Amino acid sequence: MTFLFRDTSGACLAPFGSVICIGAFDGLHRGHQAMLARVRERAGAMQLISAAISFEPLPREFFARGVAMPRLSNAREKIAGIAAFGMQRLLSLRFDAALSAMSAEDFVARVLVRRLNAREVWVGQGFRFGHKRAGDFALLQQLGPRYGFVARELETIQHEGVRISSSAIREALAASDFESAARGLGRAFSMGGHVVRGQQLGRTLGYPTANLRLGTRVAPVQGIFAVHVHGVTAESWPAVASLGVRPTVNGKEPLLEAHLFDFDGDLYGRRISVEFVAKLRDEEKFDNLDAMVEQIHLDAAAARHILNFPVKTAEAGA
Ligand SMILES: Cc1cc2nc3c(=O)[nH]c(=O)nc-3n(C[C@H](O)[C@H](O)[C@H](O)COP(=O)(O)O)c2cc1C
Ligand SMILES: Nc1ncnc2c1ncn2[C@@H]1O[C@H](COP(=O)(O)OP(=O)(O)OP(=O)(O)O)[C@@H](O)[C@H]1O
Repeated sequence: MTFLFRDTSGACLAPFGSVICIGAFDGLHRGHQAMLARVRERAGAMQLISAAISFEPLPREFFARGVAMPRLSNAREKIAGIAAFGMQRLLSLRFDAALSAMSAEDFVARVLVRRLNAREVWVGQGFRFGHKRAGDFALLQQLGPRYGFVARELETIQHEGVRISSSAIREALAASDFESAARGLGRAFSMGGHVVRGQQLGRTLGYPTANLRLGTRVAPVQGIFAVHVHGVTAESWPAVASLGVRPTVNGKEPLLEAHLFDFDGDLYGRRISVEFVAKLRDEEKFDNLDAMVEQIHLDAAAARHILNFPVKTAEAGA
């Protein structure tokens, strides 16, 4: 059971002491997973509370001041993921002007010590925190004895000699390198949500789609893709998907739309997740719907080929 809190001040959340990790945790990649597993293991062995401290918005989003920054997971997915790793406390701090102005020493005293009664604090190599990123592992080591905690550094989790990080995974996705992203994440990159009603134009074009709203979230990928859709049946379902604003039909809001091959059913309201397999092309503004549908035929054929899901012929069906 995870208890979620948002504030730096308030009652102590672990009166008998805690083992803590700190970070942005965007995407919960293999480095994050190793960190959470270590904290859970140490807390279990020491009979203390396991806790993660994270931030919403992500610090990089706050500092971007309104410029949209892509992220791997939305807040809901991140929180659910950290909870699934068995953290007993999750301090998802509001990253605002006040928090960004808090000195590293204050962060230690107020959050790690007063709020969470830290006994062990885990960070990765090179981790920085506090105003102007002035706090580091050395500072934690220096302050630990005063406050009764031990600073611990996690070994760096790498793939082929390269440190796994959220930024590297976002870059891999921007370059449509889904294999490299999946190696870092420890699973395929996917985006989930509830299926909402679209303009119902797709079915008249011959390509009905299950639509997911992205809300304020900025996706780390854009364009037309071969995908697998999860959450429809026990097996994943092959599909062709578009993630963009649909300039041809004067769309504004970004949508993730998936056309499931040979599927006939109602998906409204259902929670699905779309696993990206390969990028086919960038989104385009077509002069008319016929031109777009012609291109979608080609997209569908390309996706079927990539996903090894050929069109069923009359003979095969007979
Ligand atoms: C495989 C695929 C490719 C698409 N490519 C484009 C595109 O390049 N440009 C565009 O404006 N819309 C594109 N769309 C989005 C369509 O405009 C959208 O599906 C259509 O307007 C139906 O919308 P509806 O689901 O709201 O009815 C694509 C959709 C699919 C399924
Ligand atoms: N590959 C890794 N090996 C070990 N520890 C890691 C690794 N990646 C992140 N960590 C640690 O996990 C915690 C959370 O990581 P955080 O999300 O802040 O960094 P990140 O994944 O490197 O992201 P970014 O690329 O945005 O800096 C931090 O303490 C960080 O140092």
